[in-house]
Amino acid sequence: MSQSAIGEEGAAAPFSTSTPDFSEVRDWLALLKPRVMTLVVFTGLIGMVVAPGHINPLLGAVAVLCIAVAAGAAGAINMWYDRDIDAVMRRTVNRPIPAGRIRPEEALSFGIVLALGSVVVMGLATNFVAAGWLAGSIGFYVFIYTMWLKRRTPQNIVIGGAAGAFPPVIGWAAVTGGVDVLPLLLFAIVFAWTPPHFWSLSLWAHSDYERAGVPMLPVVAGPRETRRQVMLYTVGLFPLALSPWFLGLAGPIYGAAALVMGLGFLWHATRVLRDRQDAAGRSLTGDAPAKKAFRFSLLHLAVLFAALAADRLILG
Ligand code: HEM
Ligand SMILES: CC(C)=CCC/C(C)=C/CC/C(C)=C/COP(=O)(O)OP(=O)(O)O
Repeated sequence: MSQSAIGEEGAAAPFSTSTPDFSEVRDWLALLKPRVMTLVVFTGLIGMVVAPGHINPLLGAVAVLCIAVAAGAAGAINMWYDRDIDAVMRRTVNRPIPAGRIRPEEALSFGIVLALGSVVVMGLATNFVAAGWLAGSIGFYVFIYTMWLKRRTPQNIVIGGAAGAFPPVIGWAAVTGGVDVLPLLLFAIVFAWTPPHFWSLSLWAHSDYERAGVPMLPVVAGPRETRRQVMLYTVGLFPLALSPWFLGLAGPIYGAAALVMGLGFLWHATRVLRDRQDAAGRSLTGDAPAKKAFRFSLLHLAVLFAALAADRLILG
């Protein structure tokens, strides 16, 4: 899909030059994809909490802020690049760029300044290993996922999803200046979690992607195959999520959470697989099980990471 589909014609909308009011501030904040960012930042924070060693609380807070700003910056650059497809998807048409409330080049500059600022501040506040990982995750989301894979292959989120899996590694590195087995396992867990998280959503959002010409799995391989893939990744995620406990890197609170939430996710994936469908695999229930699985995916990851921190904070 060509970037010229909306290009600069967003400028037709009345851009204000007066003092920013609250709705303008809201638009700039919306560029940062703040809702998605919450869980990304939470996993980064927990990466810091469970890392051995000590970080000055103020510097720790700055590091978490840098992860938030970097994720937001990557989101703003993503919205700049994707402004043509965002303009044709119902879910995204009202975003500030396609709706004409922020000029594309302003969003791009905003994203670049925040991205550079977050990396430099992370380097100064913690160390250059954490700053390097942070720069890598911004680059991964912008260049590998957004600009390369998203419009080319249904495996876009499998590979591109790695961008969202870096924050626990970044948090850990901010404290220790290095990497270890636990943060790498946390990376792997978020990595394996992303396909069932997103493909559950894509089962009911596929008409948007179809209209925009984005080759998401349900568009290319159909809903039946997507349901199968949701199941496959959820099955793979189950032992992976338990592995920090098996390996003695996490305690019983985490082990219990991984067991219960893993079984819960498997139950939801089974419901998705067995949803009443027509011959093509399209849902006859309005994709209710897929919507529930998507919502559960958010709870699953949040509980897993909260349990990991609880183990460290309560049991030591
Ligand atoms: C390439 C990987 C991913 C893709 C394509 C993806 C896609 C999406 C989409 C399309 C939504 C719908 C809602 C929206 O537009 O805001 C969403 C929601 C969400 N995602 Fe993801 N996601 C990915 C990875 C992640 C990761 C790694 C996390 C966190 C660790 C995450 C956390 C969330 C959260 C918290 C929401 C709910 C936002 C809300 O309340 O509206 N996502 N995701
Ligand atoms: C620390 C750091 C830089 C993290 C960045 C990684 C990050 C925010 C990952 C989440 C991935 C995400 C929001 C995908 C949305 O896909 P999309 O862009 O295709 O969704 P859309 O259709 O809603 O635009």
